[in-house]
Amino acid sequence: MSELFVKICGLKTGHDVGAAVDAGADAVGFVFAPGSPRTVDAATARALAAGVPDSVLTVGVFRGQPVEEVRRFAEESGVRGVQLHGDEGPEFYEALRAGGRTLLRATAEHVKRCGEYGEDLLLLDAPDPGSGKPWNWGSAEFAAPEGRWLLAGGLTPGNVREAVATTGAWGVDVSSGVERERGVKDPALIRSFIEAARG
Ligand SMILES: O=C(O)c1ccccc1N[C@@H]1O[C@H](COP(=O)(O)O)[C@@H](O)[C@H]1O
Repeated sequence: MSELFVKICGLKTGHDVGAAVDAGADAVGFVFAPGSPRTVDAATARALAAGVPDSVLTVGVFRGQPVEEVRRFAEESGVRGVQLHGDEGPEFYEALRAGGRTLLRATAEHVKRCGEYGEDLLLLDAPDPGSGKPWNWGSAEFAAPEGRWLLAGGLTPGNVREAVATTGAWGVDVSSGVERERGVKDPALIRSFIEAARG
C-alpha cells in the first residue's frame, strides 16, 4: 500500500507551513470560511503558499460560500485545491471543474464512494468542522466509502494511528489536534501527528 496521505489544515504562519512541509505533509490547508480562529485572507494565503513546494497540495477551505466567492479566493490566493464544507451539490463541483483545481468534498453524511459529486477526494468529517470533536468512525455501523477518502474530525497524534487502522482511510486531515491552543498551531504536534499517522 502506498503511503498515507496527510493534510495539515488551518495554517496561518510561514513557520507552521514550513513545519508541516518539512515533516512530510502531502497537503496544507488555508481556511477561507469566515468566523474561524484560523481564517486567513487571500493575500496571506498567497504569501504562505509561495513557500510550498509543488509536490505539496495547497488547499483553500470553504463553508457554505457562493461559487463566485470560492472562485475569487482560489484565484487570488493561487491555491491548487478547493475543499467545500456545506450542502453544495454536483453542479457546484461542475462549475469549479474548469479551474483545474483538485476538488475535495467534505461531508458528515454517509457516502458510498468518492466521486459521486465530481469531487477528486472525499473527506469524511464531524458535523462541526474544525471543532476538534471526533465522530463515530469506530462504530460497527461505519462503512468506509470506495475510493480516495480522508478521515477528519478530532484526530490527534494519540488517536490517528488507531483511526487509520480501524477505518482503512486513504488519508487524514487535522486542524485542532495539532494546536497548542485554539487557532495556534504547534510544530512539535504537527511532526508527532505525521509520524503517528504513518506508523
Ligand atoms: O478549521 C476550521 O476552522 C474549519 C472551518 C470551516 C470549515 C472547515 C474547517 N476545518 C476543517 O475541519 C477538519 C478538521 O477538524 P479538527 O479541528 O481536526 O477536528 C478538517 O477537514 C479541516 O479542514
